[in-house]
Amino acid sequence: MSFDALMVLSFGGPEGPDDVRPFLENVTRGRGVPPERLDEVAEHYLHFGGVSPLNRLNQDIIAAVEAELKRWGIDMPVYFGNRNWHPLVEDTVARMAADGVHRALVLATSAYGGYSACRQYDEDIVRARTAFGDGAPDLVKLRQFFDHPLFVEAAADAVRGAYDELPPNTRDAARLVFTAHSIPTAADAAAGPAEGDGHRYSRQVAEASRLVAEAVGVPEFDVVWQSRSGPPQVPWLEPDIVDHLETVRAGGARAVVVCPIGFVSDHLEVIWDLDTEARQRAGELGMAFTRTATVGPDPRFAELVVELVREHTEGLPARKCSSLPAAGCTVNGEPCATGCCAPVRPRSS
Ligand SMILES: CC1=C(CCC(=O)O)c2cc3nc(cc4[nH]c(cc5[nH]c(cc1n2)c(C)c5CCC(=O)O)c(CCC(=O)O)c4C)C(CCC(=O)O)=C3C
Ligand SMILES: [Fe+2]
Repeated sequence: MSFDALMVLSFGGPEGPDDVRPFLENVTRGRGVPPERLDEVAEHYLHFGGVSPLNRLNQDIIAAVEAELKRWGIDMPVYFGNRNWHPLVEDTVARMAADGVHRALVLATSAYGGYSACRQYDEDIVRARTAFGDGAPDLVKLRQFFDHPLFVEAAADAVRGAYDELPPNTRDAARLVFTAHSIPTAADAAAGPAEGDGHRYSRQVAEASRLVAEAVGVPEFDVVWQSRSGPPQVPWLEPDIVDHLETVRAGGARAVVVCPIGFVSDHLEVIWDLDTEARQRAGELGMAFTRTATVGPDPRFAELVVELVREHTEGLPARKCSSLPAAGCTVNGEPCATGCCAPVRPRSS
C-alpha cells in the first residue's frame, strides 16, 4: 500500500521554565495525580532549566530516519507531533492535510502495548483527526517493536557498553537490572485484548529484558519499575528501582547496571529518576552504578523504523524474537482488537 508521509508521534516535553506547569497540566488532566506529585516533578524539570531533552532527541531520531528512508530510496517526508506539548499532534495533522497528505504511517515512540504506551497514542490520533474534521489524512500506526531483533541488539550493545564502564574489580559482582515506567496494576491487568488475560505491558517488558540479557549472556537479572505517579493508595507495578537497589546490595552485588528498556530516549524520567536518584542511592549503598544508553540514537533504531515502514509499503515480513504478540498496528486510532488496552480511569476521590 502507498503512504505519503510518516509521522513520529511522541509524548512531548517542556522547552523552558514557563512551559513546565502547563505541560504537566496537559499530561495529568483528569488522571488523579496528586498536586504534591506535580510539584515534585515540576522541580525535576526546573532542575534542568525547564527543558526536557525529549524534543531534541526526537528531532535527532527524525533526522536519522529521514536519512535511512533516503538510503532505501523511499520518498516519504517525516512529520513530528506530540501528545502533550508543541508541536502538538493536532497542529501536525492539520499541516499534513494542508501539504496534501492523504495517508500516512505513524511511529509512536514506545515499543510496548498497554494503555499509556500504546492505546493512548491511538486516542491522540483520533483527537487530532477529529479536530481537523473532514479530509483529515488516514493514519496507520506502526506495530509494537519490543522484540524486534534490531531493538534487542541495540539494547544488548548498550548493556555491554555499560558493563565496560564499571570499575573492573566490580564487574563480576554486578547485577543487571531492567526498568520501565510503572503503571497502575489495574492498567497492566487490562493491557491486551478484552478477551485476553491482560498484563501485555509487563509481559512484553519482561520478554524484552530476557531477550537482551540472553543476547549479552547474563543469566540472572531483575525487571523493576520507575517513575511511579498517582496517589499512594492506588497500587502500581513494583518494586521501584530505587527501593530495589537495597535488595540488590543485600544479594551481595558490588555494582549495578541499569538498563531503561522501557524507553527509547534519555528523557527526563531517565536522567532524573535513574541518573540522579537511583545513582545516588547506589552510592549510599556502596555500589558502583552505570546506566545503559537508550536505543534512540543507535543507527539500528532508524533501521528498525524503516523496516516497520517497509512492512506496510513492501509487505516485508515482521521480524520478531519472541512469540508474544506485537500488536498496536491501528487504523485511524481504532483499537487493534476489541477493547484492547482500554483505559482504567482512576476513581475520583
Ligand atoms: C508507560 C509510560 C511511558 C512509556 C511509554 C511512552 O514513552 O509513551 C511513559 C513515558 C513518559 N512519561 C513522561 C512524563 C510524564 N509521565 C507522567 C505520568 C504518567 N506516565 C505514565 C506512564 C508512562 N509514561 C502514567 C501511567 C502516568 C500517570 C498519569 C497518567 O495516567 O497519564 C507525568 C506526570 C507527572 C508524574 O510523573 O506523575 C509526566 C511528566 C515522558 C516525558 C519525559 C520528558 O519530558 O522528558 C515520557 C516519555
Ligand atoms: Fe510517564
